[in-house]
Amino acid sequence: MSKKTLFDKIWDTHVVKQIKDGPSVLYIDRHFIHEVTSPQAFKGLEKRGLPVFRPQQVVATADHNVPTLNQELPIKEELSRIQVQTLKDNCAKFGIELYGLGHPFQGIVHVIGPELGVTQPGCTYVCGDSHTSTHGAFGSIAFGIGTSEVEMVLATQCLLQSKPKLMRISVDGDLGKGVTSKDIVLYILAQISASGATGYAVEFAGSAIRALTMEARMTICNMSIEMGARCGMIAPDQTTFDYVKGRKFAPQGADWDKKLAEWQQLYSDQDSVFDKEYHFKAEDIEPMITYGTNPGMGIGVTGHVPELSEISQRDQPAFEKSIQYMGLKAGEHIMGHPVDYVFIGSCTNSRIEDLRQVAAFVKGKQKAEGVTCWVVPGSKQVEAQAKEEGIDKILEAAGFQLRQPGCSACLGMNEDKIPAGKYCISTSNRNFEGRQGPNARTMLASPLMAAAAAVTGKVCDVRELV
Ligand SMILES: CC(C)[C@H](C(=O)O)[C@@H](O)C(=O)O
Ligand code: SF4
Repeated sequence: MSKKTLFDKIWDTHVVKQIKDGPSVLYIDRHFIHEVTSPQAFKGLEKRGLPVFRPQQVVATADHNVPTLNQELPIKEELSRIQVQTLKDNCAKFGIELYGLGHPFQGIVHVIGPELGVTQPGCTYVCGDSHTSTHGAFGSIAFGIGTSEVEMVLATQCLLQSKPKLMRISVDGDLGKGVTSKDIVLYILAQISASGATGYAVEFAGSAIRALTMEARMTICNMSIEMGARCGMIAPDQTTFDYVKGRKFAPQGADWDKKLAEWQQLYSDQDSVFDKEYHFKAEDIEPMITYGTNPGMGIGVTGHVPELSEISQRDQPAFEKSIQYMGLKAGEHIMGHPVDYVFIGSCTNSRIEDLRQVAAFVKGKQKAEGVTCWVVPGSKQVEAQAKEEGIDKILEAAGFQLRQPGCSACLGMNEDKIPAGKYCISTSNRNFEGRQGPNARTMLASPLMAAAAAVTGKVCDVRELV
């Protein structure tokens, strides 16, 4: 029998039809939708008089435009209000269950799928959202699609897709104290660049990846899109099965046993071939921070912004523009740089483990004066859990503000924006110009590094504080 990769195994069981010399018709198990990329798709269906083919396989939530304070009140911003209302109307019209504002399951689409047990190994997931790659942490094929494709999936539960090339990135060894999965992914990005995996489906493997919890694995797959990857994935194992078991939409009883037996076959066969492979050592990874305006522009916290001479001539103009935007100089050390805002949230790092880690770190400490600290849970369930565990009290005592769930300052589609010129250490996944607000300056880091910056008021090495 020929050797198959994890990707091949899932892909092959979902191809409905292979078009000669063209793409495949791929079956989609679950389709996530949110308010930003679904309105045009529904409009398209209406225009053609088509129903949603399998409404029970669509999961809807409102996340990008929702306020994170006073969610029970009508949304003030007109555009946001219209977006959220349109999603509500479309879901009602087309028979789709909506976890909208006020619903106990509402939250960032990539946080709620896993926590509800909708996300499972061996399945295909799409959403009109690039960070759909998050769900690949369960050993599934999950990727973002455009609005016209959202329409296609709503109408047919299928999608035309060409099979991507395959890459494996292995990280072996043990992570040091204060180094987390966010640092792993920022490190990989710094090594291979923000375009290093363009066009590939990436499987993350190796002992350092296998040692991670599910939530930590999600952080890595979440950012695989930032390397240009079509999707990211990790083979399911006992950690995965334990996480899924017992969740609301997880299989139960005999169904569970049957599924588990299938899931246990989901790994890349020994000697299966990848188009490209990378190997990294966990011991080489420091707590990371970005200095530029793409997620590949990251350095270890003890490092410095590259010198111009370290940058290829071709990339120098973009590099200079980028550090100018950030108000940094070539060769400058990043440690000690003042910070104005700390944002702990987004589909990269807003799950309960992230909040627990932050709370454990800040307990008994105080945020530095002049720093604004927002903690935005990824979902209502994370928020409820945080309150149950007293995390809210710990954060409030330290001067942090625990807000309500949503994408928030990750992209500032609601009121949560970082003012122009200000520095924000953010646990999100993108540091593009203007991402967190016009002329805001974003430095990406782990929740621990963000919390450390909050209490010291500057970029610091969290390893000295844990
Ligand atoms: C709004 C949405 C289309 C977008 C995406 O696709 O990623 C957003 O979630 C983001 O993170 O920039
Ligand atoms: S939290 Fe940020 S990255 Fe994630 S879906 Fe929302 S806007 Fe996109």
